[in-house]
Amino acid sequence: MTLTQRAEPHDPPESDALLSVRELHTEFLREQAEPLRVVDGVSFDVERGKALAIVGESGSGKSVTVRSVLRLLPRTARTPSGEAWFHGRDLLSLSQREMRRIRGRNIGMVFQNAAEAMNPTLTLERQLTEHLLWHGICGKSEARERAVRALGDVGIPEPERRIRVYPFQLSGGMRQRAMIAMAMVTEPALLIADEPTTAVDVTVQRQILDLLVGLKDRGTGVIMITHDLGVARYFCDQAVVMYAGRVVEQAPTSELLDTPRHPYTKGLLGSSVEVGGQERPLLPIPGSPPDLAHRPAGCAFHPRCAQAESPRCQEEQELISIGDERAAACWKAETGR
Ligand SMILES: Nc1ncnc2c1ncn2[C@@H]1O[C@H](COP(=O)(O)OP(=O)(O)OP(=O)(O)O)[C@@H](O)[C@H]1O
Repeated sequence: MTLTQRAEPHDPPESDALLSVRELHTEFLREQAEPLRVVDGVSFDVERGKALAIVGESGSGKSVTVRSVLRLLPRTARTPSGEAWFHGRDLLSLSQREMRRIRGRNIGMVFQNAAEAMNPTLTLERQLTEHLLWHGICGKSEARERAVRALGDVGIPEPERRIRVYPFQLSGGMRQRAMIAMAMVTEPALLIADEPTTAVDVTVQRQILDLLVGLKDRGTGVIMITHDLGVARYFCDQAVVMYAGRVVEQAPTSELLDTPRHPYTKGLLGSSVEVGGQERPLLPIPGSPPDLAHRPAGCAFHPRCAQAESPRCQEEQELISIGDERAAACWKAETGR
């Protein structure tokens, strides 16, 4: 038995979710110091045909969470622990070889910057067709047809002609569309999008979101990392809020944005243009997120929280269920105080 195998066989959770992440922990190794835990017990589900938003300030662990599920972490990271069930298999227990077969084929990826996903030295045709051929999805002539169709589906005009260009010959918005086409050409069941609309202007943003809505309608499940609560409201059905590597609140997006329960979520909304509107002054959350190497005891948000009470908030705060669909990691959340 290798160290990565588990002593006990483990079964998928009783859920018909497309992806079920349970108790995900990720640590980075450091020289002459304890490993740094940056994702700490994160759990969530993604349903077919639904989108989940992951929101939170910079450094809260959003990207490391999805990269842990994708097993795309730098060498300095330990193999994540926990479970991530997808099509009956725990992604965290698969080899990198098996993951390479799943990434790009069954799970599509879209990043903020197309440069991260596309090879600047290859035409769109080469990139899209080789992607299909590598995954053994079809033969060469069908691959070209599918590639042209995928470019047309994401709204790239004259796809027959544009397929011959290099990524740098496209505008930012078109390049972002081409990256989505590449993510979707294999018709993956799950799409993971990390700030997919941050680098494009508002008009293109709306077009890209409408494109993603079309994918959801066809049954694709989506995880979207976003700083933009307006994007979350428009596109995502469910949301999780992360702070210092943990989920502090989860709820259907509209409920989370209309009636936030965790003081941190309230702070995020208060500092957001989308929720504050033009008339209300924006109220940034005082202070800054904690240094994870010196995580405050108990609720990591308590040093910044106007409602914190000692000693209760210095104790660990579990996620407390509020009704059937919501949970928040604050003892005050149940009452909505
Ligand atoms: N390669 C790494 N080595 C050590 N620490 C890392 C590494 N990558 C990320 N981290 C740390 O992990 C924590 C979470 O980072 P992550 O990128 O997931 O945050 P994020 O919420 O996605 O932020 P942003 O919105 O800015 O992308 C941060 O404290 C970050 O410094």
